[in-house]
Amino acid sequence: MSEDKRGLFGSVRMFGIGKKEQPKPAAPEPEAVEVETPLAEPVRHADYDSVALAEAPVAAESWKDFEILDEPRGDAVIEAFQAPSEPLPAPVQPAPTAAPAPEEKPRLGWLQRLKHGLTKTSSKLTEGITGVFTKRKLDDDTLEELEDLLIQSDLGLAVSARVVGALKKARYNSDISPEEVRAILAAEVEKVLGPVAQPLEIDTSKKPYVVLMVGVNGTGKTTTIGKYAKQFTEQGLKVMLAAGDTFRAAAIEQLKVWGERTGAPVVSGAQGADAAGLAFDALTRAKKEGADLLIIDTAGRLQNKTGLMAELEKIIRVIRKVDPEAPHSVLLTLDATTGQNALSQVEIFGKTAGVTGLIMTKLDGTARGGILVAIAAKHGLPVHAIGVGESASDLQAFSAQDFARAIAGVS
Ligand SMILES: Nc1nc2c(ncn2[C@@H]2O[C@H](COP(=O)(O)OP(=O)(O)OP(=O)(O)O)[C@@H](O)[C@H]2O)c(=O)[nH]1
Repeated sequence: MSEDKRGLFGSVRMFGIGKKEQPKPAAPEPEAVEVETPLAEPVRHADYDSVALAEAPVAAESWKDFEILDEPRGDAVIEAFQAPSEPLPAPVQPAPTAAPAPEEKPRLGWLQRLKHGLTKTSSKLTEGITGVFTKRKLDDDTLEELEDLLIQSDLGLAVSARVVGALKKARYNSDISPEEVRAILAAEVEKVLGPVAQPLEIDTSKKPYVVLMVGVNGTGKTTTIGKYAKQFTEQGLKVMLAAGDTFRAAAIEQLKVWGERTGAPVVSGAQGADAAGLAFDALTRAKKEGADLLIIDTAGRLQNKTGLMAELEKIIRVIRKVDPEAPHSVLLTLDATTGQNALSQVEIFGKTAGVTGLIMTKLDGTARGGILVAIAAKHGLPVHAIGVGESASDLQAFSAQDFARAIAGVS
């Protein structure tokens, strides 16, 4: 059980560049596989021949030529600004009696957004703990009630038992305030999360370091790629993106917009093109152009759709034709508003694609953060980052302490 994995708190840096390679748990051994389409020629997919490689900017100077826009976006392509052909009329002065325009609400900082997002979980726990422990001793009955409450909050059996055990050891048969219970809860959750709080490290000796982004539909893969592209480009890395979500035309466009924002070339193909072939082409090109980092997007898929999961395995097999060690990281995005299903996503994507790390997105929404604690305890997979908004800067380091305190409602 994962209790063995608990220990010192991990780093909370957002990301790092170094020579250290990410641990790769449970990745299936590369097998000698039959590839369904011949791969002898580097560029062999008619769909990409004329479209993809010509579209992405290739000049080395072009990496930095774009202004980075830090704002939320939808699926629309950025439109060029058209200068008006006639002079604009003089601006109309507002009438002196006009009501002042409402002030724009200042945007909350990321920690406030995280705390706000986790309110549902923290309120349930805070209210529940107050209900159980006000004017009551810490005895078997109160401990049992507390354990039920923790399990209902998605923390999982192991963590719930651990918290109850710690409380029993420290204060059995004595008076304890709800605040003290929450403090012990935060401390125990932090111990579980500490070891998994690890930034994504890019091993720059790999040229390129290949990251494959996987996950269920709409969990934030493409957005997270855009955020990482911004961060690593700003770190001075030569980043390339591959629009491997060939299923949705909008996803291809979405990634291209992120490419424009960050200056990262995007290798894309036609909608419906073979995703494995596209990944193969992108890696071939990234190698040729000396990219430091290639991030490959994939279409969203439900973990119980075996055909789609097999397609993911195929992408991995095919890119290993170019680099037997790739992908160096396989990142699974988890939507924080999902509850228990996230556990099965980690299990099945882990088995099929050899997930090496997690990113929990949408923690600024109505999140159910307890499940991340259960996942950490059960799987011990690194949590590289959290998404707290739709903007490029809304990918934050995962801090075990901040997360644990936010869940337990400890300020
Ligand atoms: N509030 C919030 N929204 C997010 C976050 N991350 C992603 N989103 C939004 O979630 C929606 C889906 O994100 P995508 O990046 O398109 O998700 P995807 O996994 O690539 O989607 P598919 O390609 O359909 O599988 C978009 O509207 C994003 O802007 C986040 O951290 N917070």
